Amino acid sequence: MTTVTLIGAPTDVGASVLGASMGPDALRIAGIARALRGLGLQVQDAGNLHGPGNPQALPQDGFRHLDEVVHWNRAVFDAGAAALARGELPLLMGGDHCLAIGSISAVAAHCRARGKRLKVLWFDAHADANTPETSPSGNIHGMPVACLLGHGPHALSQLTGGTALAAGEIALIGVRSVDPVEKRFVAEHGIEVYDMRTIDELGMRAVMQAALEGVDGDTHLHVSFDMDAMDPSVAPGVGTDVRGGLTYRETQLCMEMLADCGCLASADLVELNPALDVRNQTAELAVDLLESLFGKSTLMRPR
Ligand SMILES: NC(=[NH2+])NCCC[C@H](N)C(=O)O
Ligand SMILES: [Mn+2]
Ligand SMILES: [Mn+2]
Repeated sequence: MTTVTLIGAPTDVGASVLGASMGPDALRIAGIARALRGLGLQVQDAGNLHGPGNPQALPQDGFRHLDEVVHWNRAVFDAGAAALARGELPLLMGGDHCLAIGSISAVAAHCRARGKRLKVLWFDAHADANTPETSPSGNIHGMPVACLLGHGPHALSQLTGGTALAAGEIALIGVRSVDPVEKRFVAEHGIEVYDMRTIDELGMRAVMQAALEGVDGDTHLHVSFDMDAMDPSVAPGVGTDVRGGLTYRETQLCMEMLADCGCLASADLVELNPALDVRNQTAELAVDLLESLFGKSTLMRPR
């Protein structure tokens, strides 16, 4: 049986809105471990990683808090790599989305060493594909996709001594806020993007079928879920909300289709901001979605 290892990374150093640092505890209070155990999974909570606080500094050379972001990502990388090496399924509880540089770099290194195919599904309102040259904010949580593809500060884009991902290994889903130069980055790299218009036009089922094409038993599937992918009316507890997001039903369908494919091997749940939440509802929603991702279904379904 798979052991799910919960890794808390209580930091918001990659963001300018404070509060995502409280994400791991909000997920614990919403009963994340109990919910997953209820599905028959083995769950261990590895506790919280440690790292520097948020200096709330102004951008320098196009980014803010690079040293702190590198420190946190090294810790996330080490914890993720150790869990994968033990044959566990690491579930990163963020924290802001800059932490996916560490978690996905660990996954990529793990896959390279084993000759495994890798697919990352990145659920987000944003493309997170800025570089220090193009970022309007200097916030590194707007840069992880570019870093993972080898662009951006060396300490992050080469966290493990090489580029983590090839453009064909990632697909973005739920996107609706892309900065002008990010648009060019996404187009030039030929990144697979299912923006909200595509989801409106094709429907979520067709979008997920396309995103999962070629994902099979030999594929390591990583889900990086930014809570702001969802519509702020159902998920208010996020720092960079954008209207017109995924509905509750659309997101449930995604999670159920991901569970059906049976390839999930690691995940991030990031950008949950309890300081902006209403009675912990966004954390409870996250736990609800994670249950579906890990196989909860309404009926017994033939496989
Ligand atoms: N992970 C996130 N919530 N990212 C928001 C990024 C917003 C904007 N594109 C920026 O670069 O600042
Ligand atoms: Mn994001
Ligand atoms: Mn986002």
